[in-house]
Amino acid sequence: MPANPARLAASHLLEAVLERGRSLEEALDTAPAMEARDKAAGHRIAATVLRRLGSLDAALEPWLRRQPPAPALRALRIGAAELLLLGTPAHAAVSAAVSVVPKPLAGVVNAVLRRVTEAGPAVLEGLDAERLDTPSWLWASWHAAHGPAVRAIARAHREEAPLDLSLKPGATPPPGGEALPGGTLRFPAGTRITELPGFAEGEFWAQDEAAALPARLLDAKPGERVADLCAAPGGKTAQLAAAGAEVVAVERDAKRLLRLRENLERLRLPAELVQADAARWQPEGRFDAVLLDAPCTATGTIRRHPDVPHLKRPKDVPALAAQQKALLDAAARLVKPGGRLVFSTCSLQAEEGEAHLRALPEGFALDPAPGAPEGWLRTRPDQGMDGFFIARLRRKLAP
Ligand SMILES: C[S@@+](CC[C@H](N)C(=O)[O-])C[C@H]1O[C@@H](n2cnc3c(N)ncnc32)[C@H](O)[C@@H]1O
Repeated sequence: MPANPARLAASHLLEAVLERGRSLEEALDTAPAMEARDKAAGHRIAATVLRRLGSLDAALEPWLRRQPPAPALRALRIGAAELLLLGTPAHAAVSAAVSVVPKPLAGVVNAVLRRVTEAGPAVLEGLDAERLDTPSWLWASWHAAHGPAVRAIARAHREEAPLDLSLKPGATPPPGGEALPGGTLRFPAGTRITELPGFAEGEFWAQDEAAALPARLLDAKPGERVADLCAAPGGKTAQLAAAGAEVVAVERDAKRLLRLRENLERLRLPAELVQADAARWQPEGRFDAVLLDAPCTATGTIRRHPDVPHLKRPKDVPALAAQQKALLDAAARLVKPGGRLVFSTCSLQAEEGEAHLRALPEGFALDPAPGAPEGWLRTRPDQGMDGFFIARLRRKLAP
């Protein structure tokens, strides 16, 4: 039987993430050529396996005497996800999973998946899915930072996030979306942005409700000179440019800068683009306002990127927190006296968020604003949006 292309794609994606430590996005970009429909189906299966890996492994465990070879384990996880979570008819799920393993492994995959079929989704009942599907170091860190909400956070990670849009001022909203209070327009998970009317005309861009908050808190005014540091792919640059500010967007990575350029071209929004390390960038003159959306572990975006828990390691947190502090101090040097600085990370880790409040750049203070009465904000996925930490600071006027 020829290998089923969607399951082959799923297996390729799982191998890339779990065995080679590559991101799902990168693995999708470099996947072997195949029909778009098969690639999309493979992506959906792989994403389900990554979201529910601990639960699926616990469900398979009673029928495995020892750890099977890697290709068989991938096929078993794919088959179990389809049988227990995705509602694929049993015959199709088992035969498709068997089709992607080398012949000598077909017997074990077939036998185990038949057992899983007999047991059915009931095998998942009674498992502590939230804990099983969350690496223990992340669970402990979220428990320390967010208390009992850790369970609701883990539960939120089971579902794919909706598609949130930010609209250009005056744009006609595409039909069918739910308008959220801040102006975000929400569509169900799985909605393809490119198929919504107005996409090609540059009327809107994808941006999670929480990701829209940092630029809103910066509150850029028409004609203000604003720097957007760590800018690609450019959701926040677009907001600042749409507000009428004169934006300089700084991004270190050439490929990502190109994506930022393409996004702004589609949106027909102006900004000066600079390829530079924001920690060393030395422009002429200071800015009315600076936005720093710093690189981070991205543990606030797991609903959108289910590979994140499998790729990040505890040591990444302090390394990124130190980078963020260096970038924050560099960003602070660019702000005029009396000017604003907004710092954000899409992380649930306190070290990448609340801990930075203990060492604000010299000469800066928290600057309360509508929507952030204490001068900073924390959002979490169990509130229906990505997990962000955002602080709004103001440079004191010289005495
Ligand atoms: C969280 S993403 C930014 C998302 C972006 N602000 C948006 O709203 O679309 C972080 C970005 O920072 C870039 N980056 C990381 N370190 C940097 C540095 N030292 N200088 C400039 N850009 C950097 C990364 O390449 C990445 O594109």
